[in-house]
Amino acid sequence: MTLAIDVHDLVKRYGTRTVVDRFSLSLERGRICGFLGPNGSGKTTTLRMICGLLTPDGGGGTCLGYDLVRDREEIKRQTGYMTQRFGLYEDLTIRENLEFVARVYGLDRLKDRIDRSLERLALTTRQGQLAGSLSGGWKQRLALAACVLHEPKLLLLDEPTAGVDPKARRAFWDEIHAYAADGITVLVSTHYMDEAERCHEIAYIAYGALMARGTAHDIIRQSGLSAFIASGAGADRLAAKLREAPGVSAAAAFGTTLHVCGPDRAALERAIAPWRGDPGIAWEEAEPTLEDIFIHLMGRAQDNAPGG
Ligand SMILES: Nc1ncnc2c1ncn2[C@@H]1O[C@H](COP(=O)(O)OP(=O)(O)OP(=O)(O)O)[C@@H](O)[C@H]1O
Repeated sequence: MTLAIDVHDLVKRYGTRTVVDRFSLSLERGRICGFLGPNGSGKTTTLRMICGLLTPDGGGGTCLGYDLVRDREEIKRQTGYMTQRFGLYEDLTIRENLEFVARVYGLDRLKDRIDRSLERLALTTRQGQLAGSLSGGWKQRLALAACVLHEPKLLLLDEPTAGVDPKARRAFWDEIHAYAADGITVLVSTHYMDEAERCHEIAYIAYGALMARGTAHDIIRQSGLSAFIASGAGADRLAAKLREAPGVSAAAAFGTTLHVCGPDRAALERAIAPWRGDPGIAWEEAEPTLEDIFIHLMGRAQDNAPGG
């Protein structure tokens, strides 16, 4: 079995609203897949269907070789799911939280598992500290320690580093890579582009539908977007004007430079033409960034959405 996740045409409806719309994903074992998409696009709902917590209204497939609907209990046993909100007890210590989780799941080798998990996530020296007194980064490490106690083969992490500082996020991602190197598969939702770039591959979803899939390099190459960077006096101040111009899907200032992109190179060149002759501004063609592409896809999905 090389595919850890192999799901096809998953559908989830709430009332008359389809929040996940024929979503398919295959992911090989030991890979880290970043799951990106705007707020409310269906990432959490999809993660919950994959780990057997929610029953799809359509479609199906396998997770760790088990049938998504028929074998939900086995899938749950072998999957670690880290929810968006810190779900541990703030008035228990780190160790007590892990003991509690281990008992709830009826795990054996309790002391051994907890010691190993504490050590692996560098929590040993803090084990007596109350969870409520931890900083955001350490809380997330504790949450990760709790969700790997039962030695899962698949980790589903829902925005695990939201609001965490860059150093702690980097350390958290080093752990994710260490788990993947041990053969654990990771599907992780995030809104951070630097994290998307740390994934082996990416799946981008909008309005419940998969819009882009592949490595960051593939997604950039296949995007069909053109981009230009302008630098020089006042270049950054052109963003507001260019954003409204036909052919421009995104224009944003980065420091003193301006980054502009669009799906049609000729239309984009027409949009920037009025400022190309300005001797104080230098223009150069650039590769679109992942963020450019996701903003473009979001706009396209909005245009196609019901009532969009
Ligand atoms: N139990 C529910 N009942 C009704 N609607 C729901 C329910 N759960 C989720 N939704 C709706 O489904 C849509 C998808 O939500 P979901 O939480 O899966 O998105 P998301 O991509 O994880 O968002 P975010 O990035 O903000 O976490 C949203 O519009 C949400 O309001």
